[in-house]
Amino acid sequence: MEDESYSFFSKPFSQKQCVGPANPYGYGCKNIGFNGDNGEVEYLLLHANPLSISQTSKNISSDLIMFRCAVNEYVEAVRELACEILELMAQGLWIPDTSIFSNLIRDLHSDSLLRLNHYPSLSWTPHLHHHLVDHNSDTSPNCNSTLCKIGFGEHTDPQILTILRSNDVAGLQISPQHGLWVPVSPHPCTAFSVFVGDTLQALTNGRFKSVRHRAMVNSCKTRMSMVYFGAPSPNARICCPSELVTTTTPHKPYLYRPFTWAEYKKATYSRRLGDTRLQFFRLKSENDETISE
Ligand SMILES: O=C(O)CCC(=O)C(=O)O
Ligand SMILES: [Fe+2]
Repeated sequence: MEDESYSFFSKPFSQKQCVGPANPYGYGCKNIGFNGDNGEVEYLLLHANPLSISQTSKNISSDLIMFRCAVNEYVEAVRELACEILELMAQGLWIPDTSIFSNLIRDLHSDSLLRLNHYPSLSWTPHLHHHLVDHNSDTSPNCNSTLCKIGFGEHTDPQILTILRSNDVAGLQISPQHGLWVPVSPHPCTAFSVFVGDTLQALTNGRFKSVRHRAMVNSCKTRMSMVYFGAPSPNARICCPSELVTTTTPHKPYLYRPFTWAEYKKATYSRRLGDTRLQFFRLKSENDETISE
């Protein structure tokens, strides 16, 4: 999959553009979403459904079958990994039906995605870089792993679970608390990064939190990430299992109103990348007037 991604991104811009604009699927350069967000990134966004992959891949690779097989096999493998993790999470929450979350992404109509992100090094493509300087980060002249521009701005992933793999170039950062950014070291041979998405936060009644993250551009090395977003089907009803709610002490009320994935996705697409959308689905309780996610 990684080889196929590299060969796609190394094509001339005009050829890549034939697979764009990402609307929302296809090739995108700098623009992320429809509301003015941008970064130093080019990407290929694919629906994880095999039929949709074969449609999009017609324009992607000269060796169409290789590309399609690589995507299908990769998606299948990371979906299984995501399901296993979700089943362990349900088990950890003492939910008797341990496949309650994984069934949502195993659904035939699951809206899961695969996103291939390519962050060209700053030295490589000077014409690509003329905006969004992050003043909080290291801007020292030392080229060695200097991260000084935003590749993918801060956000939480809206889906259920994200499985991310990158090459050996640093850039991913998470924000466990406001204003604090912690680098996530890449371990391409052994490790995937796993993110809880907003929908899983709602499904677990806030027990698992979707963490804010962003990707910085490395000044001298090209970075690539392959990101699987496990999502439910559009009509799936997102509501936490009753086991996670108690009306007696300790009082754990429902935190979010039920919603469908289609509804949440619409809310996501209509807002900026960095917006906190889950707060609009939160139920108010008497002792909870000021709400923050
Ligand atoms: O490329 C990365 O490391 C992060 C990308 C990301 O957060 C995303 O595609 O949602
Ligand atoms: Fe993300």
